[in-house]
Amino acid sequence: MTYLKIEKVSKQYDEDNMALEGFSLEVPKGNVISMVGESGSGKSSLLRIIAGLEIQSAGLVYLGDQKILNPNEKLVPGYDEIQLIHQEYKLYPNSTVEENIARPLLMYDKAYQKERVEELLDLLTLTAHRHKKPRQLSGGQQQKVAIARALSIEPEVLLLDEPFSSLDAIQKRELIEELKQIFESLQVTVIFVTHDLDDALLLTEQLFIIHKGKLIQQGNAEDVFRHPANLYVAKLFGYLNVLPGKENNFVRPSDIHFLKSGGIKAKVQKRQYLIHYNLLTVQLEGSGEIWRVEDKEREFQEGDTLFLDFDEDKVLYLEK
Ligand SMILES: Nc1ncnc2c1ncn2[C@@H]1O[C@H](COP(=O)(O)OP(=O)(O)OP(=O)(O)O)[C@@H](O)[C@H]1O
Repeated sequence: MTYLKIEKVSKQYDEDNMALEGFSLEVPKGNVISMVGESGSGKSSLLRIIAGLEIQSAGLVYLGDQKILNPNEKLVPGYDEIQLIHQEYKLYPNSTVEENIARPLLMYDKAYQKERVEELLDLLTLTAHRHKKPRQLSGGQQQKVAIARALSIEPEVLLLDEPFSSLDAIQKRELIEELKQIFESLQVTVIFVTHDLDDALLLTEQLFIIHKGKLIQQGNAEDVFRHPANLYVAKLFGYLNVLPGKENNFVRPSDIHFLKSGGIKAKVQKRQYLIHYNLLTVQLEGSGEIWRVEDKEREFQEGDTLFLDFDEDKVLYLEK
């Protein structure tokens, strides 16, 4: 069942700046999706329009049967059901963790407030920090408080706008993995917006790729990886090697394997030690083309001669 529906939404800030163009998207209830796109592709504008915080130039947003009204149509912009969280989560600096989480619940009765705060402290493993002020917490813990606060009024939809950008890599990975489980258990509908495909994939395999204000591809990670819609999408997954003499044909470094002899002869120019493999920069004999290949066994050194091969079905035909 379609739950959150974005119908041909456009946003034009000024004459030559089309932030979103005929953008349509449907997210079933309880789904967690990642929206990936480079800076300026329109991600934040889209989330603000979904949340009813920005006036679209055209198009409609629905949550179930309810049409989302924009600030022109609604006296108090925004909806309790749709919570937007971004990098600059503004916690109340002089309130404790539990007071911050309880803040949106002030209209509810005391017993419910208390019960809900306990639930969220537990869910986000913040109980030990309940009496601390935000400045006494790490960036990741502060972001968890912001998320707990957004979850306090049991929203239907959570919109995450690059919320982890200020965290270091380890903090980020741990927090995303923790949130993944929490979102699954709550059955909340989530749109996670990021420019970083690795972060996107940590949370969910359901990918939506946005480029220059348009949705250019959607699908599960493996499909998008194997059948990217264009060169832009393919490059989100990493470097591409051009086949000599065939400028629209590419092969990924991870799809190249080594032979004892035969195949494509190449010489190692550079070797970089990366976490899962050595990345080799090689020059192909004959064409002089520069390729990157993954040496998972960490066998080869600069100056070595290699014999490379790949399966035809791994070749990507991509227009610019
Ligand atoms: N309030 C505004 N006034 C004018 N132009 C804007 C405004 N907000 C965004 N834009 C422009 O709209 C386009 C899309 O911006 P948006 O912030 O939605 O993209 P984004 O993908 O979220 O980028 P980032 O990741 O850098 O935040 C950009 O060209 C941006 O300069």
